[in-house]
Amino acid sequence: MGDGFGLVCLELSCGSVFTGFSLKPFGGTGFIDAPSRTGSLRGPYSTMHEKKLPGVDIFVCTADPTIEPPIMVINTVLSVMAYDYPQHKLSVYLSDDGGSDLTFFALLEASKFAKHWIPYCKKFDVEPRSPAAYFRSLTPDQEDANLAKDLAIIKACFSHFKINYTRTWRTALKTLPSSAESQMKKGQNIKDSLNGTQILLAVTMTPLFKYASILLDGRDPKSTDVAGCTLPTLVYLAREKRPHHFHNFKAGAMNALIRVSSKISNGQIILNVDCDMYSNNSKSIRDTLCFLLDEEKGDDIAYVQFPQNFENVTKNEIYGASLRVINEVEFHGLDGYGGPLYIGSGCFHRRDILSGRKFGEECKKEERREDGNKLKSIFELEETSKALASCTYEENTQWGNEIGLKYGCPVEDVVTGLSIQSQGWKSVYFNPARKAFLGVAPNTLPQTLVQHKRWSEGDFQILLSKYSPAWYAYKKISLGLQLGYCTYCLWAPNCLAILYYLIVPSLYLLKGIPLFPQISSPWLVPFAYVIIAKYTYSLAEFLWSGGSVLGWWNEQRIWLYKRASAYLFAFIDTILNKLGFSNSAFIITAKVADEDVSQRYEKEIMEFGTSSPMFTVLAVLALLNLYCLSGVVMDAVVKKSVAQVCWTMFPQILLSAVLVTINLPLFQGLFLRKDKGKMPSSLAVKSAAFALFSFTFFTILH
Ligand SMILES: O=c1ccn([C@@H]2O[C@H](COP(=O)(O)OP(=O)(O)O[C@H]3O[C@H](CO)[C@@H](O)[C@H](O)[C@H]3O)[C@@H](O)[C@H]2O)c(=O)[nH]1
Ligand SMILES: [Mn+2]
Repeated sequence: MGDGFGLVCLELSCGSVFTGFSLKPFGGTGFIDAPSRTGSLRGPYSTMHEKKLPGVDIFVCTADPTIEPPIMVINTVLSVMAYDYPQHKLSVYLSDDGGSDLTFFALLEASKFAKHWIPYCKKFDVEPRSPAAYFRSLTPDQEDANLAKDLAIIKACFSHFKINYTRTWRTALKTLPSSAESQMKKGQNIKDSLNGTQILLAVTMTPLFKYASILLDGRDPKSTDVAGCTLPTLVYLAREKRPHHFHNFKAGAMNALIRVSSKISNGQIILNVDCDMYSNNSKSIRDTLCFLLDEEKGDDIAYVQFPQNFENVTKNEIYGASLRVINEVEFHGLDGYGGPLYIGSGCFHRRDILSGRKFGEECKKEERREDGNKLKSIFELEETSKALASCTYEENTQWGNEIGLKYGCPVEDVVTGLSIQSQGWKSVYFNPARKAFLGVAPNTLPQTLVQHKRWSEGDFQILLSKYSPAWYAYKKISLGLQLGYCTYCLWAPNCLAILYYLIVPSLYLLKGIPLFPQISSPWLVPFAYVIIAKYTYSLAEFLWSGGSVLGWWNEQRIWLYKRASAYLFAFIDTILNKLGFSNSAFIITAKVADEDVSQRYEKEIMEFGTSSPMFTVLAVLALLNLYCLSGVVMDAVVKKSVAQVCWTMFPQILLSAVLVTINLPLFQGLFLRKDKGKMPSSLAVKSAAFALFSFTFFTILH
């Protein structure tokens, strides 16, 4: 067994899927050096032509104040308000899908703090422009330098802002008598029973604010910062949600924002960031315009995507969260084939293309807000916005289909980008040396797996959908890009090959049946070639992208875990979804963690903590390999046949040994650790028993 040509071919093809070898090169060639493309373009749109610059609307999305703390959201908002760009051409919209009072009041306080913060950023040309990140980045000698006085003032303002937000609003909301709240909702007079802040709270909580509230109005000449310069427009939006109207998650929020902003500022360019992704580079808008306003090729470009970088990645990235190879290699490759995927946060779009302009159609001139809106009062605009963000507005319209972001897919971004590219539009990937955006990567194993389940499920759904890169995009985008999309869309079905390699070779090893060619067989050469080439290439790629050797090893573990659990569940859910048995959900990634969890993350100790079915699968598979390997080793030692077993079964022994070694953190979590981040004991017992049962069952069966 094992010497047949057919078997070798089958296992080689399975093996190349296992190693991710087959399609991977398509994501990594066609390298174009984007930074060199910007250089010559900067000139014409620098300070001389400020008047020609387009309006830019920035959408920040948040959905849950408990896992996306308002203070973090507000730091992101402030960072994008302080872009190095004419402030009157900048409008910032915060979409709050949680409809949270706390987020609203934090934004209200932020609108006051912005009056100090923006002039400070401009005066000292500071980076980054998220106040919290900036204060964190200061070194003692910077604090002593000549900005000491201003720094002291701005720090005081910031703590005042935080105190106002935490003490005043939080306390007021907490102590608001529940009767008052219900009276307030009914619009009854409650003033007698409340204190000063609570009255203000009640006044602000008119039913209207729940939908849309213009906190800073860029059209108003009196809306200035402390240095007397215009402030950007700042809008809070909580679209209406009702139980029987499906809200389409982030795609729904984005579409509401597109409509509302079209009536308020109607910026020609739209930037979207997630609430944790603050701007780390105040020049990003100008950089982007170098592509979009390029006289030769700019008209064909629909969007400019920046990489998603994270502030909290540790040295050896235990969860592979930095997306290092995707950011530094694969997306550059896709750029050479017509442009990268749209991956949500950190992407600049042309408004009209998002709103349905087809490739080849003339671009309509920007309708400036001054033309149509000058006479409209804030109240009128808020009323209009409320209607546009109501849950029934989209009924019987093309929103979510031909217009705006597409609905029905947990990765609304990728499917929307694919449909844009399939029309003929190009996109650009721009990865500047100073990172443009920094966010918060998941810092526990369950969070990482849940996020990847959503991504792989969404991508697989696209493959099976009307917009499949395999057929819909055929001949519409380049073959290289098509295959590039397919590498991501095939993540979920990839689990099948992985499961095969995790289960079958070790069970057969136990029974003494070789599945691969013996060491002496020439058929071993192609196997060895695939494995050695793939892993040498992967290590080189990882190191070249700035990673460490241990980081690469950790990446291999998380690669395996994602495939054996997240992708498996995504695969099953997608099939069930296709058969009409389940709906895909959008589980939001937590952006905060408890102190002890964060500490373990800093120390790169794997965090399990909860009992998840995904962990059961991982634990059973790991234990099964451990049982099989120890079974074989013990047997060989007893029978004194170690050399012979190694000779005939070397590839299987190697595979099993690697799997056991890579699972060491999991074994520690199961049996050795005592902290809160270990695997729950019940799960340890359950999986140990289940693995033992499978092991015994197989032994008896054969
Ligand atoms: O009903 C919802 C659900 C989510 N969000 C927001 O969407 C963003 C992304 O959610 P997150 O949980 O952080 O998901 P990630 O997987 O980290 O996000 C990546 O993947 C998503 C698609 O799965 C894209 O939408 C994101 O832009 C991209 O950063 C966050 O700002 C959320 O507040 C909403 O506004 N409404
Ligand atoms: Mn996120």
